[in-house]
Amino acid sequence: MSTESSLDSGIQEPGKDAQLRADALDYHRSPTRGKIEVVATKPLSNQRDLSLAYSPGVAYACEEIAADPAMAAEYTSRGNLVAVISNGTAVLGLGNIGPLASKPVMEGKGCLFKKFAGVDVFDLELAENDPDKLIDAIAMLEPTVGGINLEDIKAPECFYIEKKLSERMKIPVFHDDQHGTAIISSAALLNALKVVGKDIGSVKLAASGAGAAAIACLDMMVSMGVKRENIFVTDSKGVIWRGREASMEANKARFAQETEARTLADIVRDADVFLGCSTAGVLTGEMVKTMADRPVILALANPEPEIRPEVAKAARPDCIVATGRSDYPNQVNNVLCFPYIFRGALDCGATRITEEMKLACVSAIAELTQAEANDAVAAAYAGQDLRFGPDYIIPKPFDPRLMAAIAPSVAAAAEASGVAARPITDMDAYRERLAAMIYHTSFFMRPVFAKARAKPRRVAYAEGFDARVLRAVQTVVDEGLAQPVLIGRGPDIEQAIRDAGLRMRRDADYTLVECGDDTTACGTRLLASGKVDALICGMQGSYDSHLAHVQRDIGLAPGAQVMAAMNALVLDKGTLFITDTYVNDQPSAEELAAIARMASEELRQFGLEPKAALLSHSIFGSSSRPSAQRVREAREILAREAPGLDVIGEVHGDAALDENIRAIYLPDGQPNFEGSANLLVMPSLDSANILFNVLKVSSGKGVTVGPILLGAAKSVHILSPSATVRRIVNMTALAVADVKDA
Ligand SMILES: NC(=O)C1=CN([C@@H]2O[C@H](COP(=O)(O)OP(=O)(O)OC[C@H]3O[C@@H](n4cnc5c(N)ncnc54)[C@H](OP(=O)(O)O)[C@@H]3O)[C@@H](O)[C@H]2O)C=CC1
Ligand SMILES: CC(=O)C(=O)O
Ligand SMILES: [Mg+2]
Repeated sequence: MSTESSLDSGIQEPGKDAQLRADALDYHRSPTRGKIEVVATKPLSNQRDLSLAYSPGVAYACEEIAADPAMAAEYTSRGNLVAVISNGTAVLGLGNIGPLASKPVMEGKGCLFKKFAGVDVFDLELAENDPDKLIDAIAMLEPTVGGINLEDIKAPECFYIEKKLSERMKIPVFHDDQHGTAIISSAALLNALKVVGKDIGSVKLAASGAGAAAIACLDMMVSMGVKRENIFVTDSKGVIWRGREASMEANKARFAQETEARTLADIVRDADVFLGCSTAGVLTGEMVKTMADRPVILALANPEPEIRPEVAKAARPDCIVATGRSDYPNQVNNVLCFPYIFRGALDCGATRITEEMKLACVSAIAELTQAEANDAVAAAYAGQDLRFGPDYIIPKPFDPRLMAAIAPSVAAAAEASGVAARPITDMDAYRERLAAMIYHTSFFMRPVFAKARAKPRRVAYAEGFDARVLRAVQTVVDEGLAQPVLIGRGPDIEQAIRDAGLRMRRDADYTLVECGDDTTACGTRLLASGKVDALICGMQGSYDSHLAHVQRDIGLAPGAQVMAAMNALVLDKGTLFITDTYVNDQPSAEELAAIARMASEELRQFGLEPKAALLSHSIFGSSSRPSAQRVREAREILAREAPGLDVIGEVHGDAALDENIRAIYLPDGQPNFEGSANLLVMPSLDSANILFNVLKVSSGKGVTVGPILLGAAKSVHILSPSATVRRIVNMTALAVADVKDA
């Protein structure tokens, strides 16, 4: 079967999947090719840096490691570096598509390691099918990395390869498809059985697949209490029964049953649990109908499960279904495990992954699902019912608590099982460090999206004919973020939708408002009259021309002194908000204070606690020039009028971001906060706009959001002609989140 036909085999909504395919290819191709890059973490800009980083300075680091190998964790990045290795023999459910074609998956695993747990990855796709040669090649990497994550290597070779490598290497070796899947599916099973009130010791389990994932899942489920005699397994040849001769290697033989059953339909009858780690569509609705009461179906094949949830539910409304996919409830996928088990293992210098560490992972994941959703999670998934139950037997992949829940448990279990070379001495401090790490990176837009999804509003797009706007609106429709209203000439918009190959339909998915010329004026009138709740404009023409309409038709919010613009940049070290990037030339002290207050309020939309810095060429009174005095005065106003706000000033840019630099200048009694500022209030329009654009380009890949218009009476944002589709989607979500109920 070709890759394409295997992918197509389960497609149920051709239009949607064709769009997803186009979007996925575009995601992989642009703006840069692939999904990862290597970034230097140290400055290397002058002769001195060169002599530290390279010869002669580097030799000192080499000597230290030669004298004590443990020093490699101090002087190199090895301690945070994992090799994701595949030979491409069992890539997702696509089969043996080879190492080169497996690379997008391995790069993807690298992204997840980095984004979810801050772990660096080299993805290594090796053209080698001989297990012993593969073992030799991988074992040679021990000086390079702190851990080995084997991926998509087919059974039965994978069992031998992992065993031999674990014996040979003094770093954690983990076959993700085996143990990651086993951990997460065991946690899901424990929780699902709790929901349906069944005893693990008496359930009948029918499995489809007897490869890497299935065998490891079954082994772990046996260790959790499922009785071996209650487990029935099929592979591509049918039921694994005692006496069968074909394809009966040891790992399968362990699960062979004395039985007359020969097909999946035979073993599924009366089963309480179905475990699928095989291939698309093998479980039918008819089979599900024959299962026991309240059956639990873990259909984990990727990208297309053994059965789609809607088919299973139609057959048996009382079932609990989980798949490996992110577009259904109950995503049972090893992404919930591998980033965090390695985080814990690397942080304590584990020399291998023990059974205790795996079981600690299972408990942490199972318990986290049952814990009350805290504010951060509720905000991240607003509108979704996150109460433990049939549609929530496993945490969501974007649950920001995962790392702090799993990694410390893994590290503690590593220490208890005697494999932690560098045990964690202060667990509370470790948990806090992990939590801080996670809130800096991937979770930036989630609270905003969740809020938008919970209450999608009518958002008008002044440039309803622009191809980028239309692509963004398609995503907005698909993700249920807003009810779009497109402004422009109807025939032009409809032609542009056809040209872009989009699926959205007039009146069903979007409303059209006919407008010939000044579409922003039309938009602001719609907004002022309450016919829409929010407006996005600015894709064409100057910022000021759009602002003039907003100022005339919408005006200031009650209590606001000025309008101002803010841009956000999500950088590796955290998110920075910069203001005022577009509106006020030289804000007065009162205006600066007002801008700082409005901007701080807006940061809370992102679930962030604002830490504002009023920036200047002066630091804590070092200059008496008028511009420094103006900024100092703004801080005094804030101290009087908003005493609860964390604000420092006036400060240099470096001191705003680095508390050590700040400490050098800090006079006694000067208000201060810990760590880095996340809101930079700039003294002038030029400085704000220049700083933002320079950072945006020099950081290369930072996500940017904005310009966010502050101070208007209604929710309106004026974008710039360089806005990307992604920015428009983000700004739509923010515009919806910003709508205030009358
Ligand atoms: N959700 C998740 O987190 C994960 C999901 N998976 C998914 O699990 C599946 C298997 O992966 P993996 O174990 O690594 O791959 P393997 O190649 O090691 O195993 C595949 C297994 O599926 C069996 N199989 C193939 N076709 C059928 C069929 N028609 N009926 C019954 N069994 C069949 C094979 O049988 P035979 O032994 O006879 O060849 C083999 O036992 C993939 O779809 C993968 O995407 C994997 C890891 C994680
Ligand atoms: C999720 C995963 O690792 C797989 O499907 O192979
Ligand atoms: Mg895999």
